[in-house]
Order: sequence, then C-alpha cells, then structure tokens
Amino acid sequence: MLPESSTGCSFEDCQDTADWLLSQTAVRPLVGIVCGSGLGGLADVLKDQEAFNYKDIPNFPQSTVHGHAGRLVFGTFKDRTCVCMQGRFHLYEGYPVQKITMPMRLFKLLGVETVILTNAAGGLNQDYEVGDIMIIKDHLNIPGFAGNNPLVGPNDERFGVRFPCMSDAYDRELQQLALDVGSELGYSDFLREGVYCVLGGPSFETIAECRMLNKLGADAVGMSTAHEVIVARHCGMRVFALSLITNKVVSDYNSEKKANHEEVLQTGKQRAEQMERLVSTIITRIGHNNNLA
Ligand SMILES: O=P(O)(O)O[C@@H]1C[C@H](O)[C@@H](CO)O1
Ligand code: HPA
Repeated sequence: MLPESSTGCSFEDCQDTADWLLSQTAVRPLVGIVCGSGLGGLADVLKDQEAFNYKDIPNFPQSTVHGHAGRLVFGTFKDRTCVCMQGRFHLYEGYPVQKITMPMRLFKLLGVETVILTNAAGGLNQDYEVGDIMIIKDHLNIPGFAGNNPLVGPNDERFGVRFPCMSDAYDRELQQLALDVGSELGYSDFLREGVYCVLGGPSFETIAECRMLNKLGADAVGMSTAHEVIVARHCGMRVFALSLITNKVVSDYNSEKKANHEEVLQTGKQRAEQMERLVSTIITRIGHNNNLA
C-alpha cells in the first residue's frame, strides 16, 4: 500500500486543491453531493452554477466511466450552498483507494458539513424492485476485509483519529428526514432502508457471490460509496446515502438475465426526477452546523 504522500492525498495536497478552488469561486459549500452512475442530473438542479472539469482541477483524479461526466459543480439549492461531484471514482478504475476518496477530504477543507452520496446498485433483497430507492443505513466493506481501507497508512490527525467509529456512519436523523420527505412526496411505495455492500468490481457478481452477500445481510450490492463514507466520517462530516436499485442481481441458475451497465444507466434515467426531488428537498431542510431546519 502506498503512503498517502505518494498518492497526492496528503493534507497539504488537499489544501492546495481546496485553496485553488476557493480562489476560483465565491461559493462556500455546506453540502457536498456525489452523483452515482447515471445520476449526474442531480447537479443540473443547482442554481447559479460554476463548474470545473476534473482535468482542470489541480491534483484531482479523472473520471473514466460512462455515466460519470467528470465535473465539479458549485451552486445553490434554495439558499443552501452546495458542491456536487458529477462523477465519482472507483477502485476498478485503478486508482488507490486513498485517491478515489480524496474528494471527501477536499469537501471538508472547502467547509462542507454534510455529504449526500448516491449510487446505482444491484438489488439482493428479494423484496426489492428495479427503481426502488434504498436509504443506506449501514454497509459491508468487503475490500476493507482484505485491508483495502482508505484510512490504511499513516494517520494525519488534522483530518481525524486513527481508529474512527463506524457504527454511527450513516446519520440517523437524516435517514428519518428522508423517510418523512419521501412520504410527503408520495414515494413511500418505492422507498426502502437497507444495507449496502461494496465490492471491487468491475465484473458483476456471480450467482454464488450474490447468494453469499444476501446471507451476510446485504440488501444491495455496488462498487462505491462505502470508501467515501469512511473518509467523510473520519474527518467529521455528517453522511447520508441513497442507492438506486437499477437491476435485480441474478441469483438463480435457471435465469437468462445478465447484469449490464446499460440497464444501470437506463434505470437511472427513469428515476432521475424522483431522485433529484428527494435529494433537493432533503437539502432544503438541512440547516447550518448540522441542524435540521
Ligand atoms: O458510481 P456507482 O456506484 O453509482 O456505479 C455503479 C457501480 C459501477 O461503477 C457501475 C456498474 O454499472 O454502476
Ligand atoms: N452489482 C454491482 N454494482 C452495481 C450493480 C450490480 O448488480 N448494479 C449497479 N451497480
């Protein structure tokens, strides 16, 4: 495992990137958003946008996946200041886990207090349907079991403690807020709460793997988010995360179905409007200093 300093993710590297961005925009974001595969439309709801291509941001990784535009967008929802990653980074793109999570440390140094993450995920829970939106209440970090945790390496106390707690990773007040907002919007029929499991990808799961993950207590499986959540919590930001169930995993040897990225992006398009309304309404109810409005 590379030390942080050689992957461009040290405190000083992140501070340089934050200083550069803060010199380019007057927006001081309190909410940070990460858009999952096919869910980049969330950024388009921001008003008074100022956007930066990842390739122009010092020290920033590049998006390589279809459905991840590769832009950092600053703007506002009502009077809430936000920064939105229109495209995230994944382990399977070949980046070290410290690099794919570097934007969380950048968010922190930009002044972000609350992070909202979205992802596309395969439904493991037999009761889930394609198009369901799952409020993530916990995760299984399978790469972490093998030592691939973003906090591996020297710990910089300016970000957080050596051994951060993760039993409160997903903010319970924000989960309740999402349920309340979902019910007000008439989304209760397709709103779920569950456990997200991250794998390294990029291959989709085998039938045996899906059966195993379901037995382990996972409701949805994907290739992101948990690493970002760990780093966001390490540096003290509040976290809320949603999975869009874009496909049902194949867990039956008689099934002819095959997981594919096109279906993932297609379901993202179909549910984009509801995802955007849910997230934007939640943001309007998040107050300053982590209070709910
Ligand atoms: O960035 P997310 O987690 O939404 O992307 C998922 C996982 C893979 O990158 C891709 C598979 O279709 O979608
Ligand atoms: N498995 C892993 N990642 C995914 C899936 C899936 O079925 N769907 C969307 N992202």
